Amino acid sequence: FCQTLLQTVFPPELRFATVKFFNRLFNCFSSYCYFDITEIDGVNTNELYNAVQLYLSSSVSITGNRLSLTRALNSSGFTFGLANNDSIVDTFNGVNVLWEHVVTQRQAQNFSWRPLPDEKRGFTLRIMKKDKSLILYSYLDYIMEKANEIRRKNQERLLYTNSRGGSLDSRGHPWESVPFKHPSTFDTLAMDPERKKEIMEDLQDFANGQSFYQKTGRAWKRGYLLYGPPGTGKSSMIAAMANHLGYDIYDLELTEVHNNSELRKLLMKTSSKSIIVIEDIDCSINLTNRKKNSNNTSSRNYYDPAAELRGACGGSGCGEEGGNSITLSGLLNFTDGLWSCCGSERIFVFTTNHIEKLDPALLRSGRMDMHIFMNYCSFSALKILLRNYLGYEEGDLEVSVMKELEQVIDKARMTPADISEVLIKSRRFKEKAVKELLETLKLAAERNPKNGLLRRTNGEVDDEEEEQEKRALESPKEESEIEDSCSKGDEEGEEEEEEKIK
Ligand SMILES: Nc1ncnc2c1ncn2[C@@H]1O[C@H](COP(=O)(O)OP(=O)(O)OP(=O)(O)O)[C@@H](O)[C@H]1O
Repeated sequence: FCQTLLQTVFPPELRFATVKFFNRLFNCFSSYCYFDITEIDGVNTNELYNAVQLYLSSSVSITGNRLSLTRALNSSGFTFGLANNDSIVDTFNGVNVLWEHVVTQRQAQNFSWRPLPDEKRGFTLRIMKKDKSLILYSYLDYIMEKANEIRRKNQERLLYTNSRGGSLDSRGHPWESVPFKHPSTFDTLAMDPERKKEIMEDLQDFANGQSFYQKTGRAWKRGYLLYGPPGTGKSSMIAAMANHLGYDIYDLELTEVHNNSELRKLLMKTSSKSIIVIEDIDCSINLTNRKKNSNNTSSRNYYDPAAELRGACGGSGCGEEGGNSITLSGLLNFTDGLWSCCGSERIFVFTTNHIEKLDPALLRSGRMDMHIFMNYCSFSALKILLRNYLGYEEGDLEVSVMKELEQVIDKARMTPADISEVLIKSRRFKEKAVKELLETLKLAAERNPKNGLLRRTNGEVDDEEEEQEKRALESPKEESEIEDSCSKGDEEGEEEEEEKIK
């Protein structure tokens, strides 16, 4: 009877209106404002909900009493979550905000194109009204950024390679991927600590440099050229870079790419926060063809970038000999041109064992931002290898042994890969391993015919590779080569090309 009476006196519409009225009244006098972030926004998943969940997972793991724990597919870690209808206080820029995880039962659905979960989940954010304009947007941006960071950290990184013959996979993707689990880090990488620090700082500056790149109008990308003899750690360096920044790696096999437009399409399908690697660039395609054209005399005696590109294309089509028609200009466009800016936060890494074989156009400053010479094992690098393989810290070995190692290491000109092999072989017997290493180094030093040629400047060994790079970068001969190469067979199209490039 009472229920019927209530229904008649207070019909649902009136009750709804009353609740709404009281809510408004309450809101007028309340000093808080509330924001609902539901899991599903209409029929789409709300990205902000997932971001908040991830963001809070970092703080609730410390403060919460009752937590939800999840491990996502392809994730390398557990994610803590706020339990249903639980709340937590977070602080941003000195302002306290309250998050509540609200979970309610969804009304039974009769028919739906897209079945929704039984539970309706969402977060409610409570902020003081006075702080709303002050922090809301910057707080939400901060949450999105943090969530992406956590997601990247938790997610397994991937190593991509372009499919054979440019074929597409079942999802129409030109890249195939496998989980990337290379254990190399900057800590395990044997190289001069100063240089290592410099590279790490450069990488960090790049990763944190979004506003800098925006402010200066530069594309958010960076290029590194790693060069040096085989086995000096170029691949290990790339792995260390990826592990340091948490980026995916795209290992581009240039011999599988047929032309410049295919190269461009591959670039378009790479994600941001990635390292695009072209290993052994000197072997991948014939990028020095234009030198063959240099027997032509040139009337020009100035450096002309337009002519350089023409020369790079080689008129007769660089690289065609290798079965594909990628040209140097195509490659430069890939790293440098307009297309290189699609997406953001990308690092290009080229490696080569023979820097002298590379075209000067690739080496000139501005193309590859940093040239990193991976040298034979130095004394400081050896100390890192001794720590990695035998667990010897600085001072663990006898001073006399260290002195002997220091004297012989530069003369031996052995790569870190060679030294690793010696250490791995007898790593269970540490002293024996060091003895063997010393003997091997002495033998290598005796046999090394280049020892007589070594010159020391400021305590550092001047290597011929460094000389080669200097020559490649500085020699005025290169410019004349560039000019020469441009003139061959291109005379008619020259003006037209210049017009285009202008
Ligand atoms: N600088 C280094 N620090 C630590 N380990 C190294 C270093 N250089 C080489 N190694 C060891 O030698 C192996 C081969 O090195 P890596 O493949 O990185 O050399 P690379 O210079 O890329 O050789 P390549 O030019 O032949 O590709 C690695 O697995 C690693 O164990």
